[in-house]
Amino acid sequence: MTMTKPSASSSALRVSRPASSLTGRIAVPGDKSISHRALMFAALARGETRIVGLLEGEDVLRTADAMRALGAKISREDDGRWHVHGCGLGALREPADVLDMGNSGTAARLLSGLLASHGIMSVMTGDASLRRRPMKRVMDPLAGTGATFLARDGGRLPLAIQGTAQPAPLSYRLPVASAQVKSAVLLAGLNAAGVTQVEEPVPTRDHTENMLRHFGAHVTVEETPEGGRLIRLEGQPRLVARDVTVPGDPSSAAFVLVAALLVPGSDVTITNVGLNLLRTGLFTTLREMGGRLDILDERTEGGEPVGDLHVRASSLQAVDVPADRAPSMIDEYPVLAVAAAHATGISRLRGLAELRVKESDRLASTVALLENNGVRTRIDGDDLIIHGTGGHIPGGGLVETHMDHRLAMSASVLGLVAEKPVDIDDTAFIDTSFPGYFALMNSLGAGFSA
Ligand SMILES: O=C(O)C1=C[C@@H](OP(=O)(O)O)[C@@H](O)[C@H](O)C1
Ligand SMILES: C=C(OP(=O)(O)O)C(=O)O
Repeated sequence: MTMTKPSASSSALRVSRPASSLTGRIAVPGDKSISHRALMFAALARGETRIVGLLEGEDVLRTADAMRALGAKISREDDGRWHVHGCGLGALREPADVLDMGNSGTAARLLSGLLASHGIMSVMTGDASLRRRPMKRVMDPLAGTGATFLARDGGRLPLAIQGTAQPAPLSYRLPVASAQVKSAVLLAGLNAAGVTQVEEPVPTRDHTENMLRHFGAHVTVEETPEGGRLIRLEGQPRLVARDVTVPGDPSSAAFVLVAALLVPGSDVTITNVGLNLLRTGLFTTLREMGGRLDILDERTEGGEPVGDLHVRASSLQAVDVPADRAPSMIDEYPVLAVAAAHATGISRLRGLAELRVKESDRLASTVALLENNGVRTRIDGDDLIIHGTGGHIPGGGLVETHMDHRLAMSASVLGLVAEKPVDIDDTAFIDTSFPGYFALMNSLGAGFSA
């Protein structure tokens, strides 16, 4: 089938059904969460860290720029390896200019913890999407270090931080399940004398804990009686340069995976995907829906579990996803919603309040994505209810992506299986997390014209 772009804008795209099934073996880019952390921790360590498989998406490149502005020496070799010469904990230099974190909540939140706990003055900003997102969730706990914050509009970027060279160690119970807030508090604890403690009511991704240990910090994790976790970090560790291998990002694999489940006849293997149990809620959910998804050659690489995902086209049934699964698949809901729209029956995805504060209000934008393409969808409290079409998504609508990469990729998957072409207003933000997305999908047979 033909695919044409709907407007003069180079990042708008019209997507139709592909001529054939999706087949082949591919690898997705490196994990975004692990990539941000690798650059930050390497910048705090003494010596040279080499990073293999770093995600070269816009979000992570912003973190690299910020760590350079704070004194680390960071370079990329022609073979794709990154080298970081750290400046040492407590030795970050005052940045000469505003730090622009682009579209990245992770970069802005994690960096706040470092900026608050060093005796430097800094100002952080971001793009229009990031400037709408809440920063009070990190400012409130971090104020306990003795740092001062001045932000716009009740806690939005731009944000000025006067950090302290002698931060007090924090003890904090997370009011929301957020790995970003947990990490901001732990990172502030690195330069504090004494033990920093964070309690999370529901476990969230633990890449900070794992990687801090890898760089030499002493971190302990205890299960709480309520099913949460208590994390303790001993302050002022000797962080030493350690090589890092970044696994493929399960949150990026999600788009390939759902496309392969839905496009008839597909058979795709995605190699070297990160399988940290706090990231794999989508895989569990798709299997519950009847998705044919096998994990092959499970192994450990760079301290994280990885494996190859083998996925074959499947006919999916509706699902009821419990709220406590949300942290393990928080970025995957828009594309899960596309799978639920294609499935048979009514799905309920529970406990999604956090989606309102992502790159877009993902509850509202996911409803619009489906409704504009003929799929009955509604919000009930913090739950998303999707009336599956039994494989007959009408399509024919325009999707507004609101500077949100995950919305753009979810819309592209919808277009591959809808009856009429789907128009996407702007696909440019896909580069924040998944550079090369269209080329990779086209190598499987997707036929995108981008
Ligand atoms: O810590 C991280 O690397 C991330 C945590 C999540 O955000 P929250 O912690 O705000 O839920 C997730 O949405 C984001 O893409 C990456
Ligand atoms: C929410 C996301 O990222 P961030 O918070 O880092 O902008 C995401 O990648 O879906």
